[in-house]
Amino acid sequence: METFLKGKKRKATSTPESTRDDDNESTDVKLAIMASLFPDFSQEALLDTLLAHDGSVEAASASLNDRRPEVAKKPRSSRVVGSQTSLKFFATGLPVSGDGVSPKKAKLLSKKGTTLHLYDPDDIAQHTPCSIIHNFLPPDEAKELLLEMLEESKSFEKITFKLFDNVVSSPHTSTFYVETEEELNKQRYEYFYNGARLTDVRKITPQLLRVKPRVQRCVNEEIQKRIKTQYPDGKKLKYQSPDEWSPNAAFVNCYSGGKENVGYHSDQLTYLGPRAVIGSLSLGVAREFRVRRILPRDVEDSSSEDPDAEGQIAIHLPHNSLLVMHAEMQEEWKHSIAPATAIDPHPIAGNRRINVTYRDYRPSLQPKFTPRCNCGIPAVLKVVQKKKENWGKYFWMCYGGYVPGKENCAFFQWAKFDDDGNPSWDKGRYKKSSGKLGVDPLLRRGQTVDKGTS
Ligand SMILES: O=C(O)CCC(=O)C(=O)O
Ligand SMILES: [Fe+2]
Repeated sequence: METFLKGKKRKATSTPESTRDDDNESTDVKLAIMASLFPDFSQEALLDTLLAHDGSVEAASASLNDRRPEVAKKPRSSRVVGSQTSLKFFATGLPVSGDGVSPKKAKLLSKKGTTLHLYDPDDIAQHTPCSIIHNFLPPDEAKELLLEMLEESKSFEKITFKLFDNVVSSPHTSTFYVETEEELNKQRYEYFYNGARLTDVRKITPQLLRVKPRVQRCVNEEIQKRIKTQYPDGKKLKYQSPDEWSPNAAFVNCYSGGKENVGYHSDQLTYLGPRAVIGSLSLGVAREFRVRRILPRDVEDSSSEDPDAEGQIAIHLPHNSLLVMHAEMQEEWKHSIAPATAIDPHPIAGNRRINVTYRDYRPSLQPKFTPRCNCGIPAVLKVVQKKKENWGKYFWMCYGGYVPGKENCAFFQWAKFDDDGNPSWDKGRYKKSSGKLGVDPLLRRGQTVDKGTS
């Protein structure tokens, strides 16, 4: 959702965030601009060119315009079916991370410049921040949802936004669904995404609603499984909500043909809160979902600037698969849907892929409660991802610079959450002393999984 609903503002001023903010997104955002300007080029070719021009989008664009035929001929590494014979090549015998947050049992490291292809649900759960359930819905239910979304997607649009001085558009189409009339009005008139209101918000459809309880039940089970098997001491992560995951919105993406894609990004946490979980259902053409860890670095150390420093992991998303993006995903990893040179047409969807992301919007993070910047619009919630200094700290900042014709202001404010991810203004729940009393939030959680209808 947010590659094209997010990005890095210009770093022109001496605003607090320009000194404190992590600087990690510039390469991704530049890549996103490049991908939008040069949809025919592979991500690899675009990255090569950017690096060769010291990160200057302008110089890289000029060079690509000159060299278009030559660079476009370079083979793309992204295929629907990745070629990899063995996982041994990636085995390191070392844990991926020593931070105690990401899967502690992971023993594979995708190496710089390589793509590790994973298909098996156990491998995916162990080596990525996701879990996957194949053949998730009864086939008829999947088909009906697909048919409904294919019809809906005829009127989906590309999201247009401003980055630097360019107005660019997302390389796929999407729209947003909520459940009630009240939510619809709030989304239309109160919520902001990258400093602008969404132009297309719709009432949830019958099939999206029908599938929801099944997604809810499964995601909650997966969360519990993950906590028990992957997190330190079998406890939920700090800032992760102890409440049942209860989706109340669905963001739906449509990728028409292999060229449509979404660049590397993390989803916006503004309305989902810290350590958000997302249930992502794939229908139609199978595509490659890529993830890569964001490596924190010292301020003075530029050696890990390369966004591909640890390589990437490709998870294959066939028709009717549910991918759960777990609580560590948005803060510590980035994800993308890679362009594909060849796709296997789906008998119903043809060359199209539909992706439904069910999301749990938190009532306490409605824009009427969150800080506003000096532009008068709700600020965006972000986390320091790359700089070791302040790593993992949340902050609010202005996103005005993403609205065509508008500059962003210097607004910056550290965000305060308790250990359960409740914002400081949520007086009923926010616990100042949380974490010090040794109360295990899981004990309060109990069996919260949906008893559901299906
Ligand atoms: O299409 C997908 O599977 C991912 C979409 C996505 O990343 C998003 O909507 O934020
Ligand atoms: Fe996303």
